[in-house]
Amino acid sequence: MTTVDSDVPAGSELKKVPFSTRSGIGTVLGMRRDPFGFHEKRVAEFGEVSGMSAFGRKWVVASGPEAAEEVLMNKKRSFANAPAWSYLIGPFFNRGVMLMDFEEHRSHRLILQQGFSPVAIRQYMDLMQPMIAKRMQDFPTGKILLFKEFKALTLDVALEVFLGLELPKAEADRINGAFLDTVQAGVAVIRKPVPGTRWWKGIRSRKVLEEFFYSHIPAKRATATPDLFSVLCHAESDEGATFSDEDIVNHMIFILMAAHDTSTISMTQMCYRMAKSREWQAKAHEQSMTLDSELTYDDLGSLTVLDAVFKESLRMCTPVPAHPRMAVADTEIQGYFVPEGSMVTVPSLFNHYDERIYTDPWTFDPERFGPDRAEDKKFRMGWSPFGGGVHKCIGLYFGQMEIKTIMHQLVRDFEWSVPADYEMPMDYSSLPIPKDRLPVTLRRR
Ligand code: HEM
Repeated sequence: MTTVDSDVPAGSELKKVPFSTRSGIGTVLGMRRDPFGFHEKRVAEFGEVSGMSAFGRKWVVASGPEAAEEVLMNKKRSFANAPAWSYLIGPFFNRGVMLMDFEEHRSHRLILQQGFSPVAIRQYMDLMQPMIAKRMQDFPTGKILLFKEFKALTLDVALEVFLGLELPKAEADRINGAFLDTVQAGVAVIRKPVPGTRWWKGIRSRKVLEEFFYSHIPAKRATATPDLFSVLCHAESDEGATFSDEDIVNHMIFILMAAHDTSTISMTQMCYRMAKSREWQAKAHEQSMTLDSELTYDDLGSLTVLDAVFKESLRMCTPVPAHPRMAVADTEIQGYFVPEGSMVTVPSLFNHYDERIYTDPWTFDPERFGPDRAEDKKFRMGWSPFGGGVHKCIGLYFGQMEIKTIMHQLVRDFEWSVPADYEMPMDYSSLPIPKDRLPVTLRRR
C-alpha cells in the first residue's frame, strides 16, 4: 500500500514530496509559536510543496497560488473534503455541507443555496438593520475589548437572522459558549475525549447544540418565517429534494459556526488595521457619511473604502487560514506525486504574503485592490479568504453584507484608537483570534 511519503511509482516523472522529520508535537508547537517564521523556514528548506507531521497525521503542505488552484479547483476530482475536514472537526461539525463531497455535496448545496439567494439576503438585511442600529446605539465606549463586543453582536445577529429567535441572555451565553468550545476542539492536541480537554468539551457542546436545534424544529416547520432556519425547513430543490430534521440540525450547527467566528474575526482585523492606519478610518467615515445611516442592499456597492479595507484585512489575516483535503486517488500537485490517502493542506494565510502576488505584503495597503493595480487578480487563487471551487464559501455575500452593515454604522458614529506601538498579539491555534481581544479606546463622534 502507498503511504503519504511513498516513493514515486516506477517510470513516473513526478517528484517525491520532501518530508520534514520533525515530530508532530514539535511541528504544532512551532506553528503556534511563530506560524509565519515556521512556514518561511519550511519553504526555504523544502520548497513550496513539502510534507510534515501534525495532529497525528502526515500532511502535504501545498503552498503558493498555483498549488492552491490545483487543489481547490480540483479539476481531476482527486481531492475530497470530508475525510480531511472530518478528521479535524468531524465529531463537532458532522455532516455540515463543507464535510460532504461530490454528488452528495452538490445535492445538499443546491437546497442550501435557497437560503443564500439575493432575495433571501435582502430579507436578512431587512431583519438585521434595525437590530444592528439599536445595538450600535447602546455600544459601550471608553476602553473596550472590541473582539468580545463583535463576538456578542454577531451571535445576536445570527440568532435573529438564522434562527428567528430572541433568546434570554443566559441561553444566548450558553449557546455562545457551546460554539466556542466546538470550534476550539477541532485543533486540539489531545484528540480523545479526556475529561477537561478541548476535545471533550467539543463533544459535550455539540450535544448541547443538537438538543437546542431539534427542540425548535417543529415550530419552524409549522410556519414560514424569513430566517434561514425556517427557509431550510421549507426548502425544496428543483428535483423535489428536501432536508430531513437531521440534515437541518447538521447544516444549522455548521452554518452558525461558519458565519459567527469568520465575521467576528474579519471585523476585528478591519478595526485593528483602521486603528493603526487612522487615515483609512477617516476615509471610511467620510464615505459612510454620504449615505444614510440605514443602508439598502444596493448601497453596499457604494462602500468602496470599507470594501478595500475588508479585502486587505482578510488578506493580512484570513479567518480560515488553511483548507484541508484528502487525495482520494493517486494524483499530483505541481509535479509532486501525491498518493491516494494523503492529507493535503492549502495554507491561504501564508499564500497571502507571497511576494510574487503582493508588493510589500507586510504593509497594510488597501489600494492594492484598485483596478489599476489589482494585485489579487494576478493568480486565480491569489486572494482566497473564501476558498475556491465547489466548496467556495456559500455565505460570501451574506458575510460581506453583515460586516459592511455593522462597519458602516461603526465608522459613521464612532472613532477608535490603539497606542502607537500596539501590535495585536495573535493566537493561531484555531481560527486566528487576538490573544488580548483587541483593547481599543472607542468614543462616540
Ligand atoms: C468573512 C467571512 C467568511 C469567511 C472568511 C469564510 C470563509 C470560508 C472558507 C475559506 C470556506 C471554504 C473552506 C474550504 O474550502 O476548505 C467557507 C465555506 C463555507 N462557508 Fe464561509 N466564510 C465566511 C462567512 C460565512 C458566512 C457568513 C456563512 C453563512 C452564513 C458561511 C458559510 C459557509 C459554508 C456553509 C461553507 C461550506 C460551503 C461548501 O462546502 O459547499 N461563511 N467559508
